[in-house]
Amino acid sequence: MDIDAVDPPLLHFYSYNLLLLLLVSVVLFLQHHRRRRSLQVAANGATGPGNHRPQSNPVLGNLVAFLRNGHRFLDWTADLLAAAPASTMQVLGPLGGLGYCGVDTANPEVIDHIVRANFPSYVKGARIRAAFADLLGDGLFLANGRLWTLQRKLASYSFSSRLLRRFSSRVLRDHIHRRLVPFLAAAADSGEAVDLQDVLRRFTFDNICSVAFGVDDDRSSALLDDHRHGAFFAAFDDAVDISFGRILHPTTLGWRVKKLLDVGSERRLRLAIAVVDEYVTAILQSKQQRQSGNSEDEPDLLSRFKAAMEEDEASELGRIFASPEAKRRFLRDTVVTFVLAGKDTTSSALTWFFWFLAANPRCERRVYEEVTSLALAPSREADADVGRLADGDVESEDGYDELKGMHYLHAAITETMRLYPPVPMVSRVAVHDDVLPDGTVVRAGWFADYSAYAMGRSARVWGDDCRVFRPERWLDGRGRFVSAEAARYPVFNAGPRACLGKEMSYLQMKVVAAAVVRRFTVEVLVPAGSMDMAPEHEMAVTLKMKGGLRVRFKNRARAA
Ligand code: HEM
Repeated sequence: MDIDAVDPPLLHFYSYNLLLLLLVSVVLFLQHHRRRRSLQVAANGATGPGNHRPQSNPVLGNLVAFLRNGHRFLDWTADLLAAAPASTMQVLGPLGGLGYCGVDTANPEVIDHIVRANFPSYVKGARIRAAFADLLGDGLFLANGRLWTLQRKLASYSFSSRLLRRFSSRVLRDHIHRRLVPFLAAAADSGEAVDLQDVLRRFTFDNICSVAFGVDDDRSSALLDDHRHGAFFAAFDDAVDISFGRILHPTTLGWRVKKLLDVGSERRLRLAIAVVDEYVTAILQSKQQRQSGNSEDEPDLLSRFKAAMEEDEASELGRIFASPEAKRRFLRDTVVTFVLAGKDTTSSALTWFFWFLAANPRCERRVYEEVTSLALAPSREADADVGRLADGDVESEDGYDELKGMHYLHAAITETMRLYPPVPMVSRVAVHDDVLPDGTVVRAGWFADYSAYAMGRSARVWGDDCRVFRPERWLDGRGRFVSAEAARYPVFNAGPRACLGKEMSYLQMKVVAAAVVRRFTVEVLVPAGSMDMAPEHEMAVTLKMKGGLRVRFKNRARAA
């Protein structure tokens, strides 16, 4: 194996845990041999057509195969699921049932069962919660049960607020015309290559910070200057990557010991979270001072959330986080959760989208024709006073009616995320024994993961051309976009825990794509001939392109 090709968290995984794990495995295997056999017999006893298992080692389960394929984990899982009779498989950790066991699926019926029909039986598991708890605390992402229900209600209410929708579209317009387009125009003029993934990641980070807590106002007051904002961006990235790296440890023991000793990645995580906390605390304080406790008229997400909480002071959530410190901590967790949700998701989709357009000139032409025929009239789009324009928009809630007619663009973005879902895998844990619709047995405490990545590559679901980028598959005879049921396209999750930012994301992705394609051609810089091969991705919370996407922009107006 080429060790240079292994991601740093996986290297970690090898060096610290493998030896320990092998020793412990053998001892425990012998000790628990009996129990393992009885568990297997029980699982097989309840069999239907399911209970498919990839080949596993009697002691180490699927661990060896995992180590061999860890660097291509998503593709490996997709291949295994394609070979499984019902696109669902049981995965055994070491010790055939005592280690980390569960099921993986790319079967729409099974996904629907886990995320919707049998929703209360599948929760966010202890392993993921432990890994991300230091960063996300009690925020919506990690919450289960009553705490999740209460937060979800407030968050749904905040996301649907008319004030927030108008604010987020105004911020978007502002960021595109004041920051993104001028930056790309300068890059086009100079002919310099840029890493488009990095540009988009910074753009969406700034955008979500503004939407989540109106950071622009604070930055202009020099309280939170660009330097501090940049440090926040870097620290947030570190904190997410290291928290994710924790999941790759076979037991939580490895990283817990390092945390206790405050060494290595755990020390870096502590320092990164301290930077995040300092920044968010400054935001909360400045908001508090400005609003004197009244967040009613502020349009950003945090203020909408606070207002909803204050309106409902006697509510359960208010009682749970009753003291000022508990409330401050909870609002901090909420901010961090929203930033995580919006930070790398849309930028991931857009990065892959621009790669697909460059690799498919016919699709790029169709997007260009659509956005130039339907785009905002240049006088409106180029209006320098973007704030006034959006505020004065009464005909449409988001001020972007034109986007609704962009069916091909919508299809191209949707098709991109079918093949490269920004959140490639979602994980749950079964709270009790269950039998999935295909007959696969799930034991209490097992993980139940679904792979949107494998689903997008499933010939059973998408036909023989499942690996081909073909936006037309989403269009009806009249060229209108037709959506798929959520369980067939679980890119935004489905059921009660479906993504709350879906609408906002499509708005952002379409506006950015239209603004760029309309003005520029994007040349992807790769060695000759390699556009036929899709770039590799990193193993991370979101599907990042490995090494970024180096491109050169050309201004269409100049080229004409
Ligand atoms: C292309 C962009 C996006 C995709 C593909 C996406 C996908 C997802 C997925 C798969 C989940 C479920 C995660 C899980 O349960 O483990 C989720 C949850 C969530 N998303 Fe998104 N997301 C996107 C953008 C956004 C944005 C911009 C926001 C808003 C800031 C957002 C807010 C949320 C929230 C609050 C949840 C948690 C819902 C809950 O647990 O009840 N998302 N998203």
